[in-house]
Amino acid sequence: MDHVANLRKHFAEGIELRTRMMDTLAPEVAKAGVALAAAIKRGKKALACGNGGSAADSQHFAAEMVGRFERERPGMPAIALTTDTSGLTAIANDYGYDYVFSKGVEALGQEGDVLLGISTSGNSKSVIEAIKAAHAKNMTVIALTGRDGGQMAKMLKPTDFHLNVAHPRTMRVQEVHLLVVHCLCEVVDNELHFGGS
Ligand SMILES: O=C(CO)[C@@H](O)[C@H](O)[C@H](O)[C@H](O)COP(=O)(O)O
Ligand SMILES: [Zn+2]
Repeated sequence: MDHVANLRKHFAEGIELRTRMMDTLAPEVAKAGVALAAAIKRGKKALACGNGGSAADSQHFAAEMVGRFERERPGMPAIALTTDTSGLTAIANDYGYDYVFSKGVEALGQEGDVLLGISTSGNSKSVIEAIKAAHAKNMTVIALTGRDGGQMAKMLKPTDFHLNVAHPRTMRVQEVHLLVVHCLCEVVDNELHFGGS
């Protein structure tokens, strides 16, 4: 197999997707980032969840919020609901895997907080239950989805934010999700004026 020719197709597909998403997604990410920053300014926090690669994205987001992104600044309150193996295994064992994140939202979420729910299919039950729990707490949801947005697209409120990467391949969607996570951090830093324009 010609690996290089094959891999060049991945690069090209990624470039095509980013170029295609730039016009449609950047304005929506900007709006979601402004809302996230406004919540932080009001003393609220962000919770994040997702499965597999999206669990990694949730942790990446929380790490950059709590630690820092590109600039020195105070830490921002954000928690990835994907990291506590004792809690996750107990909830999965006692209630079922679908509730691993919703129990965390019920326990930690407060009115006005933001839930970043990440799923490339938009159909992961655990993320869907987390969104239901967030709505029950009057939290704002930022849904990061792929393909056609799946079930998550249908359950969002007008006050939520749907950031959809319309592509059929999970890995391509994930690659843009990470870009979106970084863009959200960038908007938060700029909105809170940590040395930005
Ligand atoms: O990273 C990958 C594939 O690139 C996988 O780990 C992937 O995240 C897992 O299959 C997830 O369970 C997929 O869930 P979702 O994105 O549809 O919610
Ligand atoms: Zn992956």
